[in-house]
Amino acid sequence: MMEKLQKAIEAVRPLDERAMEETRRRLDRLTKPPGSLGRLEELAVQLAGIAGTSELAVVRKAVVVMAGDHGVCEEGVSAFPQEVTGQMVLNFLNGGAAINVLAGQAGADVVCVDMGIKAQLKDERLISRNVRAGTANIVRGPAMTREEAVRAVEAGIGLAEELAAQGVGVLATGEMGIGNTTPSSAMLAALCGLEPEDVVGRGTGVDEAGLVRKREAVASAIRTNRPDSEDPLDVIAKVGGLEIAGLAGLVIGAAANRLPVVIDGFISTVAALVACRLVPAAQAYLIPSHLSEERGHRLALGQLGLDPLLHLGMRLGEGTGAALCFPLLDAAVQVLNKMATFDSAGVSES
Ligand SMILES: Cc1cc2ncn([C@H]3O[C@H](COP(=O)(O)O)[C@@H](O)[C@H]3O)c2cc1C
Ligand SMILES: O=C(O)c1cccnc1
Repeated sequence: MMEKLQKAIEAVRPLDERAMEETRRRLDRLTKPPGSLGRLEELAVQLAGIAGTSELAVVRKAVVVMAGDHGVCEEGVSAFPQEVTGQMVLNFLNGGAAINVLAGQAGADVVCVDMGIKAQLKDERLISRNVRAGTANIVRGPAMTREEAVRAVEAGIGLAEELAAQGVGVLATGEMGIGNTTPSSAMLAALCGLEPEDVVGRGTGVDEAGLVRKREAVASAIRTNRPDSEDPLDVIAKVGGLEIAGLAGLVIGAAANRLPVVIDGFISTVAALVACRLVPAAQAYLIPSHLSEERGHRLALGQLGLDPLLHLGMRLGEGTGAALCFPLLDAAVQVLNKMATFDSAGVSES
């Protein structure tokens, strides 16, 4: 056990400094004041560092939407019933969800993965990596065993590997799991030693009483399970979720295969955080997308040193904020490839 995870951890390399320096030099020769394209220039540099070359191309994109169910739903922590998880997975497969529309706008594929939903969906379009039919209630005990946590993380690593082998050049994280803002908050609190008040938000839109129940659920999940903040797999197993574990694996797998990975909202960012606790070098492969309205997202991003590209007041998940950033990556690549230089255009330099 853990061989796949260990191998992936060892495969994550730092970014290529030479490719990044060459890209900075090229950007400064283009017909614009140095640095004037801001974050777009930083993106071009990061993409070059990841690709290991300043010769960048527009690449195939995929949003990986991982789904799982959560035993903690029985504590009344979501505004929606648990069966919505499986119902939304069907909606993804049929192309009717927000992520289908936004990924479509960006020309990206939506890859839907069952990491551990309760409903038994027989559909060949759904990738089944079901580790167990939902987590146990974290208020009462561990979400899953350590073995199950490792299996879920390794499934994510395997998927990143497969997508890379299929020629996908950039991944985005997405998730679906009614109740999953609660384990995400518990993981963030456990990993960073934060108070429930700072990390618990309204998720799908719980009322004041729901917010109180969520804080209490997070506090008692940590009290009951005592996750070890120094052991990311222990945090996943005790207070995590199957789709969150899968996404942590996807992030590690992306970095191990030198693919950039665009990180969506709160849940995805917590998955990225736990991935970077396992492999700090994976941080350089992350592209933050947007700042979610979910309380705690800003804190989670701060823990990773990430500054989100977009502020759209969104709080959906599914990978929607990440998909919206795909055109920005293409734009960064095309600036580098298509703009004239001061020399070629005969423009005077400062
Ligand atoms: C129809 C619907 C579509 C969604 N798509 C993403 N989420 C989002 O809401 C859930 C997390 O919020 P909470 O912890 O409050 O349950 C996750 O499934 C997340 O992806 C949705 C939620 C609903 C109801
Ligand atoms: O930030 C997110 O990803 C999010 C916020 C609320 C509900 N679901 C997801």
